Amino acid sequence: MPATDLDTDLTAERAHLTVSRAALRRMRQRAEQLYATGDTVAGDAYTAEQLGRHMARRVAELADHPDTPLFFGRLDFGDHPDHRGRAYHVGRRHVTDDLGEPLVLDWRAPISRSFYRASVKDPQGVATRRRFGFQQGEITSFEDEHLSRGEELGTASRILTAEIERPRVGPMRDIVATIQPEQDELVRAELDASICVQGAPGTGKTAVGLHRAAFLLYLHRERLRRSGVLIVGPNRAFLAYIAGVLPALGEVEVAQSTVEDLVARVPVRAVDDTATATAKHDARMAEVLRRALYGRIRKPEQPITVSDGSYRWRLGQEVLRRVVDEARREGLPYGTGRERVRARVVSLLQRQAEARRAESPGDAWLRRMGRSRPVTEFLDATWPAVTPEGLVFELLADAQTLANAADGLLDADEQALLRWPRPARTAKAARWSAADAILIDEAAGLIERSPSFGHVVVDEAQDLSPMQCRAIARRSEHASITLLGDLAQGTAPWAAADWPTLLGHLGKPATAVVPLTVGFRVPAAVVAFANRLLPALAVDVPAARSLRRDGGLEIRTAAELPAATVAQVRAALDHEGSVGVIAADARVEQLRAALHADGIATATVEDMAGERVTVVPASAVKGLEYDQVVVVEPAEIVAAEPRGLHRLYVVLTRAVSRLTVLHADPLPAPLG
Ligand SMILES: Nc1ncnc2c1ncn2[C@@H]1O[C@H](COP(=O)(O)OP(=O)(O)OP(=O)(O)O)[C@@H](O)[C@H]1O
Repeated sequence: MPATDLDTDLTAERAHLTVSRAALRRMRQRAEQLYATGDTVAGDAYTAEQLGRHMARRVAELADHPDTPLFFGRLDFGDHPDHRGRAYHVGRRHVTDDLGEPLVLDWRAPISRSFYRASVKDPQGVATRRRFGFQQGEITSFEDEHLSRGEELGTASRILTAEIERPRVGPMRDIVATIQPEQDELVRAELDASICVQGAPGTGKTAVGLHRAAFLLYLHRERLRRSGVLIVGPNRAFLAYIAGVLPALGEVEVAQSTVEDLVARVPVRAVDDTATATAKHDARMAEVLRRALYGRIRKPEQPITVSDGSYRWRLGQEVLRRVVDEARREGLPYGTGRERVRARVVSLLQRQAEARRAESPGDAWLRRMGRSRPVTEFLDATWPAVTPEGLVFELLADAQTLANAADGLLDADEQALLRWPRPARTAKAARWSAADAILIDEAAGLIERSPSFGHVVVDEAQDLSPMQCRAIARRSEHASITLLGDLAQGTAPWAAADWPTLLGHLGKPATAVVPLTVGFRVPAAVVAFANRLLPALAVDVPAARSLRRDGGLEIRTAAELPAATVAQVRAALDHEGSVGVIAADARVEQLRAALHADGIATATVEDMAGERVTVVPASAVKGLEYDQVVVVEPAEIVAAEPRGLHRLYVVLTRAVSRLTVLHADPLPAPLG
């Protein structure tokens, strides 16, 4: 295109951006006015509240972020049955002019799909795809692909490359402008489709999960608002890191939680050793708990007699046995089963009363009989009420209860691991561990059914234990799930060896496993270095290729690690972007102190705002990334935990542009 045309086009596009921004402002003003007058137009308090919530969300959705472009692409349709000759700008949300004509289409709208998927082979009616380059929210360039003339850039796009190589600052950003076709296919999968994504580090798994949540909320807003969307992440630092992505996409109502917070019914005040924790996280514990619970049910041993003040009613032992047996056979949650028995007993009493009086007793009578002492005593004897905490407490505190429930499932050594050496006197006084909290959640799920979300996204899923999977399964019983992970990054003692087993525990055994193999984070040289560890990790994962040819790797020996770290960080600060210093947990304080002594301020993973340098314990670095990474003493990271090599693999794959490895001890064998 001649330069003058280019200039004219750029001017026209900038004008379109100005017009679109002004239109968005007016949309927001209208929403704010509606929000302000909502109380007066709503008929009642409930409607006013609903309307208020809706409008508040709408106002939040319409916020313009001056640094993020309102649109990032444009589609010019050629020969298309519905859009022949039309052009659309594609952006983060719909913007319409005062007549309702679209100025910008939401990236999730059906037509926008072609922006991500059209190719020379399958142009989908698109003649030209345009991508915009931005700086501080202003258009600085654009790049056209004339698909109708056989031009296609794919991953050679200059704008895509610039976006991928842009220095990272602070929390994670959205990738709407540059979602790749293989990612888009996952993002736009149907709501009822569960998917499991196996992807090497930096292939965009987290990005895909978050964009999928935003996509599903757009397409199924009402349905999902009622049931909710849940994102499960490995720790709070990770959740803080991703917290801004969905709001930037206009989605402000998504629950984000760790598994620990999801099951936090009791305060966690104790730590199990690895062997005990592993035993508690084992899938067999579900059956042990089920047996312990249902083992409390007793056969009725005597008849019951209930008086209503005028008459005495009697139910024989045989009848009662049948009632209990039938309720058991129905397979209801335990608590519901108990209430079912109560209801059956009352209805038998009611039938006797009807036969004698030739009229049906009223509701008050039925309630009184249901709560009467003989009925309650009968229930307590045959189907006793139990709390989740009470059930787990008895199992861990009482050797006989455990032996009965675990018979044939856990051997004596395993039972010994589970038993508390010095049990508390009551469940209330118990000092629960994180693994106990999972058992309590399992017990709660056996007693009452938990409500299901509409869709659940689980990140770093390779680290879920069977019992954690079950906790998620209970919350996604009527939902589809998006499972994201990498078997090579499994660091938990119970980390998955394959996906089908994990999917079985999640109650979605038929879910397809889809690989992502193009890496957007880690430079090729760093990937090649980290991949030397793969053969030692004993997992079968497809190899990934990095899109990044830039970046670098440096391996240095240093006798004085703190001083060498300070020097490396100083050098890194001469470049743009964030700096992450990653070391074994036990070394973190020493490095932080050395940096502070040299006048370098540092952030923590929980609070990334402000400082460019973060010192990160290896145990907390999963899912995070930094432009420049300094890894200190790999051998120490490996030695710190049983799956230390997997941890090192995670640590080495956090760098966006440069990785420096500092070591005094020899490097772990596969790297040496
Ligand atoms: N299509 C894309 N365009 C631009 N950047 C992308 C794209 N896909 C991923 N990225 C970027 O690559 C980086 C890695 O993405 P992400 O964290 O989602 O990967 P991951 O597979 O979850 O990695 P890990 O396994 O290490 O947790 C992020 O900075 C993300 O924004």
